[in-house]
Amino acid sequence: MNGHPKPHTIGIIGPPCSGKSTVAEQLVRLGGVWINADVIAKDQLEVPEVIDSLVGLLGTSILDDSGQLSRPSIASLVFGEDDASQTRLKQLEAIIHPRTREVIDAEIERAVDSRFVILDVPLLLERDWDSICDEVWCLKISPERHRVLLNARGWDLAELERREKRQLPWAQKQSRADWVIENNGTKEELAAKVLERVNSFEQRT
Ligand SMILES: CC(C)(COP(=O)(O)OP(=O)(O)OC[C@H]1O[C@@H](n2cnc3c(N)ncnc32)[C@H](O)[C@@H]1O)[C@@H](O)C(=O)NCCC(=O)NCCS
Ligand SMILES: Nc1ncnc2c1ncn2[C@@H]1O[C@H](COP(=O)(O)OP(=O)(O)OP(=O)(O)O)[C@@H](O)[C@H]1O
Repeated sequence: MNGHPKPHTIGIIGPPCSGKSTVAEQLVRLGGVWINADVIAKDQLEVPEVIDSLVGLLGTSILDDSGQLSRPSIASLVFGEDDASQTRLKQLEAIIHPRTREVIDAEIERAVDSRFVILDVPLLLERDWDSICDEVWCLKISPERHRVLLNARGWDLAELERREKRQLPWAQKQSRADWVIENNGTKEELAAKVLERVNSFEQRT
């Protein structure tokens, strides 16, 4: 510690393609360190013992031609309403989440001198990782706008719904958030909202 106050830790949640990264990028410009759980979880899928454990649980169908794990193949086995899919998802999470949490804790330690730590963690509330946040921001986007951004990203709406059924309902997440950020305007309007919020809590602390 160089005498700086502990970084302000902000949890960011929101549907895929709702603007989380756009908000995180702005906080980085304002002096934050961005910790992206999806990226960290993806890295775990390249660890040999994780590959061996998951093949042991889910079978060799999850390997691609190069012997690496195929994320679409894993997704097809774990994101379903049936009991078998839900059991497989729990088995996958039991392997990935502890490793992801370990990396996140180490990255938070390394960010001790930054102004903000941004925890971009889709399952922040489902895993009670909000307990390590000073505040939680939740992106909210209109269905029409969301469809535009998802289509631009080539996201399959049915696949999105399959995944969201394995998460808390958005109304519940929004009610647990300290700030719900409506992202239906321009990127500049989103940036202005974030800057105003940062200035307001900087004055408070
Ligand atoms: C199943 C996997 C291989 C699919 O990989 P893929 O590249 O298609 O998706 P990606 O990891 O980018 O996740 C995209 C979105 O899917 C949703 N999602 C991912 N994992 C989960 C989960 N366990 N439960 C509910 N939703 C999930 C989130 O909204 C996430 O932002 C991957 O999602 C995975 O390993 N999930 C288990 C680890 C996990 O829970 N990660 C979430 C970060 S905390
Ligand atoms: N207000 C906005 N106006 C125009 N484009 C936007 C706006 N907000 C976000 N976008 C664009 O929409 C896409 C999705 O935004 P972003 O990557 O921030 O979402 P995300 O929630 O981080 O997505 P994911 O969860 O998939 O990483 C990006 O191309 C981004 O530039």
